[in-house]
Amino acid sequence: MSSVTVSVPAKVNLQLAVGGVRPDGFHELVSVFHAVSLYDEVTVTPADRLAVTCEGEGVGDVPLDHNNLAARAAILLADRLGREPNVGIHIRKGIPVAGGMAGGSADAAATLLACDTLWRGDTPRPMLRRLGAELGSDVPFSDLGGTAIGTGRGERLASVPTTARFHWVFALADGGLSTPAVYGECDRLRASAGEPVGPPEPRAELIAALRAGDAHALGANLVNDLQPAALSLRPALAATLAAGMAAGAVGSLVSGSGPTCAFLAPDRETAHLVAERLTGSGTCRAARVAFGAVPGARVLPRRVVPVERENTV
Ligand SMILES: C[C@@](CO)(OP(=O)(O)O)[C@H](O)COP(=O)(O)OP(=O)(O)OC[C@H]1O[C@@H](n2ccc(N)nc2=O)[C@H](O)[C@@H]1O
Ligand SMILES: Nc1ncnc2c1ncn2[C@@H]1O[C@H](COP(=O)(O)OP(=O)(O)O)[C@@H](O)[C@H]1O
Repeated sequence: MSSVTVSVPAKVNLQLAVGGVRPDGFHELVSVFHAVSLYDEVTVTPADRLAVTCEGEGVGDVPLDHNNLAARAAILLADRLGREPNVGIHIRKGIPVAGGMAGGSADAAATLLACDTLWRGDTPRPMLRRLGAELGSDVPFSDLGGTAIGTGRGERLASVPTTARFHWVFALADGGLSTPAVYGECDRLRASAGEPVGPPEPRAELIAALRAGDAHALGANLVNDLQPAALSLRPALAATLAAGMAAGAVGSLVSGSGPTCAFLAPDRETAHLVAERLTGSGTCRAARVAFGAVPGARVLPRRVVPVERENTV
């Protein structure tokens, strides 16, 4: 086999309920993950040694050494399979970098699947997800896709089957936000407010809206406990959220740890209108239209490169 390409989606958290800090330093979560149609593509090719290359927007902020989550995924799987991680990993970024849409986790999940296919590891998908959880809390969901409730630190997943298609607009910001810094700011804000922190609970109205395919009800129930922290670190996001709602969205929230802002539209046409108005508002770097839920990581069929016919007379 010469190379394997895996396509993997971004995520938005429709609900991110953040509980207290656990002894291991992670927060107890209820996260309603939703996979959306912004994709990274990861191609792995046999090579003399492990190397990472990357193309697309924001690649200047993606490490190309062992800190890249895709490289760490290849090393972890190779170790489990008792072999050397000798592959070239090429990442085509379509997921905003450090945007709260799990781009690095997506690349880790994609690399696990791509390398396992290339190396004929035949590792069952639930086992790949367990390996993924060793790399990051969001990695198992990038493999699973669809809509799912994540508990624990976000890595224990239960799918929420839905049939409706939801239309989204994502307002991209200049520069990223660090996930640990946003969790830290959340703790700081809670401590200074003296708020008691209860156990995180799924919002029943949100799950019912998802099952009913009701965009208006879903929009009214989007909630992210990290949003005050993201707004505290990046106050300009308040204007972005207001601009998207004024443009016709039926719900909005900061995506995960931010700074990407997510807007739910009632239909596809309105999504395009909201994106156009957001772009014109000057409150974001760019806007992208997407839909959800979409499946998780999947191997793409091999591209057939047309061979030029020789002129044999
Ligand atoms: C906030 C979320 C929401 O889905 O994602 P992003 O929006 O950043 O993509 C996740 O919780 C991020 O998941 P992920 O990016 O995989 O985080 P990890 O590598 O596991 O952890 C990075 C750091 O985030 C903090 N962290 C993460 C998960 C969690 N349940 N509690 C935490 O406190 C810790 O400081 C940890 O050291
Ligand atoms: N393959 C990767 N793609 C993007 N970022 C990566 C990757 N591997 C490691 N990183 C690091 O992870 C950080 C968080 O990036 P990303 O996963 O895109 O955002 P978020 O955690 O906000 O969803 C980046 O700033 C970068 O330093």
